[in-house]
Amino acid sequence: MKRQIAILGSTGSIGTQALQVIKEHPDLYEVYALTANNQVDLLARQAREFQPEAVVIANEDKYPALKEALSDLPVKVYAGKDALAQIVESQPIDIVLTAMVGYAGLLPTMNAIRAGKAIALANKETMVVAGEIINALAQEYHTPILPVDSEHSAIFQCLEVNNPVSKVILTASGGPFRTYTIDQLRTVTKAQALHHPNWHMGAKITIDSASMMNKGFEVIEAKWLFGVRPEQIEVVVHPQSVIHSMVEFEDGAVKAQLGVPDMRLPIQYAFSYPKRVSLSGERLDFAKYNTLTFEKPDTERFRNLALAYEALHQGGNMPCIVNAANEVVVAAFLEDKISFLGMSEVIEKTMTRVPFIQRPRYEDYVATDAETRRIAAELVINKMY
Ligand SMILES: NC(=O)C1=CN([C@@H]2O[C@H](COP(=O)(O)OP(=O)(O)OC[C@H]3O[C@@H](n4cnc5c(N)ncnc54)[C@H](OP(=O)(O)O)[C@@H]3O)[C@@H](O)[C@H]2O)C=CC1
Ligand SMILES: CC(=O)[C@@H](O)[C@H](O)COP(=O)(O)O
Ligand SMILES: [Mn+2]
Repeated sequence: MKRQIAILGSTGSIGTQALQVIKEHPDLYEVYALTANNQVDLLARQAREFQPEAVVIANEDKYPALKEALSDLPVKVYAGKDALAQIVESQPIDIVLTAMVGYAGLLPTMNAIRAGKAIALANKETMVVAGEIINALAQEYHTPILPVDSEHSAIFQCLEVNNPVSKVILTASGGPFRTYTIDQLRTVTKAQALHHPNWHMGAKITIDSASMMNKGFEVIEAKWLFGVRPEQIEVVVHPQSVIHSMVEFEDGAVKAQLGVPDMRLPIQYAFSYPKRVSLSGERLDFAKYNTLTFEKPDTERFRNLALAYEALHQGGNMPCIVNAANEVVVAAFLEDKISFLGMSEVIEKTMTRVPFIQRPRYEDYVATDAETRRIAAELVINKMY
């Protein structure tokens, strides 16, 4: 039987690579549903090629254009956030790939788990915001959460059934500004920040990589995915992005997963788990990647990494606050409304202004997200950084 896959965010970097994986294995996988936010033309082209049962466009204003573009196909066309959150519940779906960006991924992921779907989790913000709820739901509904994020996939691939890890070691490229001084960081532009040294990704995660908030989020994601304590999560800067991450066991043995930087592998592994299947493309040539180097991360130049660790230690709704503030400042940075270093200042200030909740329920996360966005936007507008 072919695995039926729903891709939330099929028009993005992860979504399009997932479709390449599916195209390479038509005997194993079939697209059941595709969703996007705004990109009608690309979504329509994808629907024409992969013939899903349904497509959903989150932005309702785009519905007429999408409906018209697909009028000659039998595909069902829906629009709006509610439709997107509901489509994942469709009975035939086996796997939901959460490849949409940001907090918007939380509700559909919760619904998919409640409907018993396996989650191929790319949307790390879901785990950052509400990892405790996601884990509790996954346990209650017996659904696997399969990591797609390259570091977490690497760790997942290194785990041993009968041996607990003593430490997980997340590798970080260090981003385009790894060697910059604080003075240089004051004036970097979005064009520079959007130029990741090793990966071609969506704009939001690329800025997060440049500010190292991406690594901070991955630390929090690791806590929830692997049940490790903060002191068991280490970050090491590895500029080549060849070692995707490592685990250390109780006897000191360290296992690593290596490969050329190519997200199709972790995406495919989440689809094919526990099996491995063939994948086209470049293989790791040690003569080409002949120098692998490692450095300690610098949390003074990259404040966001320290802020994420702080949120991890505080727990409660603090990671949700950091995530929402980060979404606001990254959007502002991409519109040239805040400086690179200003982003961390706004996040730090927001962390002290939004009421802290030790044991949040889902409704608390919704309220925290909204309140944080209001406060962070105000700080940006009033240039309080
Ligand atoms: N790219 C990568 O290599 C990696 C990404 N990730 C994570 O995967 C997720 C996706 O990243 P990436 O593919 O780079 O992002 P992109 O920006 O490239 O794509 C985002 C996708 O989500 C859709 N989308 C955006 N906002 C909304 C919304 N509010 N509601 C519904 N759909 C929305 C977009 O639709 P439209 O195109 O129509 O705007 C698009 O399909 C992120 O959480 C990221 O952190 C993790 C590891 C690696
Ligand atoms: C491909 C992937 O998983 C990204 O999260 C990547 O790791 C970003 O690179 P940084 O290490 O620069 O954050
Ligand atoms: Mn990653």
